[in-house]
Parts: sequence; structure tokens; C-alpha cells
Amino acid sequence: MTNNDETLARKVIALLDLTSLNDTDDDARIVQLCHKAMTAVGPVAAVCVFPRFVALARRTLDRIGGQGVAVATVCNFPAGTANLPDVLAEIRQALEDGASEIDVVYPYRALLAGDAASGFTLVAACKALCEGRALLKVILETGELNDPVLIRNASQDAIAAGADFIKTSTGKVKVNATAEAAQIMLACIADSDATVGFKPAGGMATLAQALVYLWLAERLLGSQWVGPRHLRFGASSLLDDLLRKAGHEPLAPTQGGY
Ligand SMILES: O=C[C@H](O)COP(=O)(O)O
Repeated sequence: MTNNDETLARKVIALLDLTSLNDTDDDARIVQLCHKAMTAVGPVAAVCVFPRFVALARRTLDRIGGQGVAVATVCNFPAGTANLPDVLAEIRQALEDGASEIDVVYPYRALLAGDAASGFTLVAACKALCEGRALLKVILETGELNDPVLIRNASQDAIAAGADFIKTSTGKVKVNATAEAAQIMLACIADSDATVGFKPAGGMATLAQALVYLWLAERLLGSQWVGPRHLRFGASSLLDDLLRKAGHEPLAPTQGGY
């Protein structure tokens, strides 16, 4: 471990969307997640939970001094195939429950099937609902798009329709964040007015894996661009390594629960 690792680990912790999206999640696990979010070196950027846990996560964070930690939730997740009214109803409820960030799955299967219009329609409608109330992160599922041209098209489409962030992956398919997809997405952001953020997600468990994306973001958009409004790391299993690299033992599973 080097001093540099320690500095970088602290930087990534502040950019982390600490995630729990398991079918087995229950109230106790989400309370535990909120406690983990308040790390020994400062809070993460957000917790990311299923919609049914948004109110609990918000309440818990507020109770333990985590008012500055956002609650993110996932909609149209993970398949990206729900119909638009259902997606909007899901988002409306999440906003009422206290979500301030919505990670919505882009209809990538429609795009793969040659439907180039549904993505824009969905993102634009979600944006209209979230405007002024929540950040809208659009999950492209780049591992399934699996084609640089489609990844570029989906990125440009989501940005044009009003995405606040473009995010690589749900974490629920075989191929999640990759450097190749990140490069394409970051280039699309750079080609727009660079106000849109980038969220690599899925499969990151070490500082070294996260740094690939941090360095790409700094190279393509500049170190001044990097901050919680522009760069997030979506991960369920990254925090422990970051804490170790920052010189702290991770919270034991039994600490910080009920
Ligand atoms: O949005 C975040 C991902 O769902 C997390 O995926 P992961 O469990 O592979 O870290």
C-alpha cells in the first residue's frame, strides 16, 4: 500500500454509489448498507437500493448523520423491457419515497432489435419527471450491446434525451463495465457539452479496477471534471478494498446493524 493508494482510495470512496441489489435484500441489510456508507474516511456519494427500500434508506441515513448521502434507486431494472407508463409510475413512487437519483435501464433490447426510437422516448419522459428533483442516470448495458457503434449510438441518444449520467451496466449480466465501453462513453460526453456524468458499474472489487475508469475520465475530460456530479462508481463489493487501501479495516458484517 502506498500513500498514493491511500489518497486515491479516499477519492474513490467519495465517488462511490454503494450498492445492494440482491433478491435476498431485507430491511436489516439495507440499514447495514447505510451504516457502511458512513465510512471511517467520510461518506460515500450515494447508496443504491431497490425501490422498495428507498424510504428506509433515506430515513436511516438521516438518522445517522448521512443527510448528504444520496439515495439512488433502479427502475426498469434489470431487463429494460417494462412499458413506459410502468417505468414512470415506478420513478414517481421512488421520488415520493425520497430518492434523489434514478438509475433507469435504457431499452437496450429494443435497440438491439433495431428499434432506435424507444430509447430516446423513454429517457426524455423520465427526464421530464426527474427534472429539478433527481439526477437521472441511464444504464446502457454495454456488455449486452457489445458493439462500439451501438454503444456510441445509445450514449449519444441518452445524452440528447437529457440523461444526467450515462452508466455502463446493471451488474446483472455477464459483461459489465469495461475500459473499451468507458472510452466510447466518455468520448461521447466530451463531444457533448461535458455536463453529463459517467458511472462505470458492475464487477469492480478492487481499487486497481476502479482506477482504470478514474484515469480514463481524467485523461478524456480532465481532472477538474472529476467529482461526484460527474463521476460515480457503482459497486456492491468495492468498498472493503478501498477502506483497506485507505488504511482502515472494513466494518464487520455484524457492526452497524439494528
Ligand atoms: O449499479 C451497480 C451494480 O449493480 C453493482 O454491480 P456489482 O454488484 O457487480 O458491484
